[in-house]
Amino acid sequence: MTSLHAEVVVHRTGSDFTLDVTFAAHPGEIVAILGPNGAGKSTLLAVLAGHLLPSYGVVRVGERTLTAVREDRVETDVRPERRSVGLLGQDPLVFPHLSARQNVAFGPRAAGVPAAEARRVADAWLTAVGLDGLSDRRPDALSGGQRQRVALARALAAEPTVLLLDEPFAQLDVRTAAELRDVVREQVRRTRTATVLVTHDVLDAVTLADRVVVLHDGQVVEQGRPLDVLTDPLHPFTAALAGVNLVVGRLVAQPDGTTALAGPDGVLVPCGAQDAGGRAQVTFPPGAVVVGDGWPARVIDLEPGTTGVRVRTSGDVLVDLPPAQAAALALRVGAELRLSVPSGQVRVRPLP
Ligand SMILES: Nc1ncnc2c1ncn2[C@@H]1O[C@H](COP(=O)(O)OP(=O)(O)OP(=O)(O)O)[C@@H](O)[C@H]1O
Repeated sequence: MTSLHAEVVVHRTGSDFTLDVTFAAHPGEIVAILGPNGAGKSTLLAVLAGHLLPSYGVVRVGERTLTAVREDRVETDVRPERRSVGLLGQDPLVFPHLSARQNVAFGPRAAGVPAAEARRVADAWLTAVGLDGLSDRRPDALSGGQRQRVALARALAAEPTVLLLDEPFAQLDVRTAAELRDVVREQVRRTRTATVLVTHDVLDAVTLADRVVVLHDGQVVEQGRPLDVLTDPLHPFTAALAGVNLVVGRLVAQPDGTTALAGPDGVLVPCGAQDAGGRAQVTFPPGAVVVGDGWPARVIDLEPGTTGVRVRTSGDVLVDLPPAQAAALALRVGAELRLSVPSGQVRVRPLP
């Protein structure tokens, strides 16, 4: 029941990438690290797991320092296998020649637990992850989802103080992924393990994470509760992930005395009583956009939406329309529309 605290800078030689991150995960907390390709997610996990030495920084678990590099001097660098950090990746890391039980018993055995007791512990873990009765099977006689359960049981049976999950559900079908998310949530809560989950999948963030940390170009660009971050995203990556429109522009006075945000390609979004003159960003849901009056826009592409048709328009504004309305408008790529958003649906954030 210990917290993870990391404050690391990594300069990647051979590329001009720098990771500069401070973050923590508390006992029983699942922190999701989100970010586009190349944001630095794997680099961060590698540092936490002890596979990569940062250029500068500290990784601590409770009172124990796992990594400390200060002024180019390596003060502490605990070997990966001595960190008490468990790792579960996309590919289940299981020994092919050992049974499920032997795989899970491996950690306890390595820690000196007598064989009979380790077998008992392994069976209990296999039951906990839903593999009751399959203890004697070898990995090649298990499905991908079952192997991933064995890998999870194996990671947790070693009683790590920190669990690192690197896209652990990416290769599983939707149903198995959902089941395994439940297993992970339950076990992490029960064991109070501080957990870091690297993912591309917004579903992971929504269903599992207590907190999300969004990385972009090696920096934390926003963090908070999934609900808050996804409803009111600060960064274009998060907005895209949440399926919310985010437009950056200038605040301009309107003839009726209100203020609007003038974005790219003529996008004009009402901002109520803001002062004109500065820059701001606005967010609004695609379903809030009204077709009729408003700024002129062109249809860039059309795709199926969750409840109808999703239209991408010039200015990078997404519009969700019910099927009947899309049909009535005879929408096609290149069509000209006029769009508006009711001011009550817009969140405005002044920018410096
Ligand atoms: N061994 C390496 N040497 C030099 N640069 C590297 C090395 N590994 C990664 N990088 C660079 O570091 C940056 C961050 O990469 P990283 O793999 O951490 O990103 P990521 O967020 O995990 O991306 P993805 O979602 O694609 O896995 C990238 O610019 C990448 O090119």
